[in-house]
Amino acid sequence: MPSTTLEAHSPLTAADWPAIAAELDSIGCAPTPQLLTPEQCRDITALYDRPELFRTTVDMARHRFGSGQYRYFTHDLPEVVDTLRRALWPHLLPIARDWAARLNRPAPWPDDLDEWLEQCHAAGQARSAQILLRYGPGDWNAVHRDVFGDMLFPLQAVIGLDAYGTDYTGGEFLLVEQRPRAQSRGTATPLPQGHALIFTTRDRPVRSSRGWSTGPVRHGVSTVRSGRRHALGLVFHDAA
Ligand SMILES: O=C(O)CCC(=O)C(=O)O
Ligand SMILES: [Fe+2]
Repeated sequence: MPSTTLEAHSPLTAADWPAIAAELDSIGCAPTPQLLTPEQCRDITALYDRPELFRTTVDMARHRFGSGQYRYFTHDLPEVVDTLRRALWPHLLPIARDWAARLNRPAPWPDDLDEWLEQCHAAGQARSAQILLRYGPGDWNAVHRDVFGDMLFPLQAVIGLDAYGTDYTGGEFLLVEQRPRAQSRGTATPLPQGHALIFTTRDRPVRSSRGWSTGPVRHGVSTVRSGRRHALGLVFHDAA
């Protein structure tokens, strides 16, 4: 797929990042413009059936993570996956740094993604955390956080690979945000095919009477009612 680099790159460069950052601030997740054609989405879905590309397969029911299956890619990522991840990094980095400043936290992330990943590896988080997920009717993903240790990048992306309402029904992406001394807030988002949805990995800054406090966030997927749903999950730290 030699043209993927350009196609994946330019919509991200042209995206309205201040608007995405504002939506992350108000809701905790925000979609990018379309990055992949339906055909490219199908090509990525087809990777699922090439076991040599993956280090581990997780049966979600067995671990009580929900129902369905996902596979962790090896570090030798397919070009399109690697390209998307690298293309997102420089756009997510300023948002992460801004959040860290608001929360008075360190912002240990260098400009160079490889340098950051080397730091993760040195700290014992050395395994690929990039996943391809497959859900069938009745499958779902329990609300969780993709935190694998102290090395954490606070934003991640999921790319919808099927058409909501056509290829599958149900299966909305879920965000649940705990509020201080109040009940949690839920947000359901159908993933648009070929778009990335950017969301908060662990917590995000929320305005409080004393300035900024942290809003703990979890994500998951509601029950798929019919059809098959695939998604590509991109995380910016590695797993333990
Ligand atoms: O299938 C989804 O939309 C969410 C998958 C997920 O948990 C992730 O990408 O981290
Ligand atoms: Fe996740």
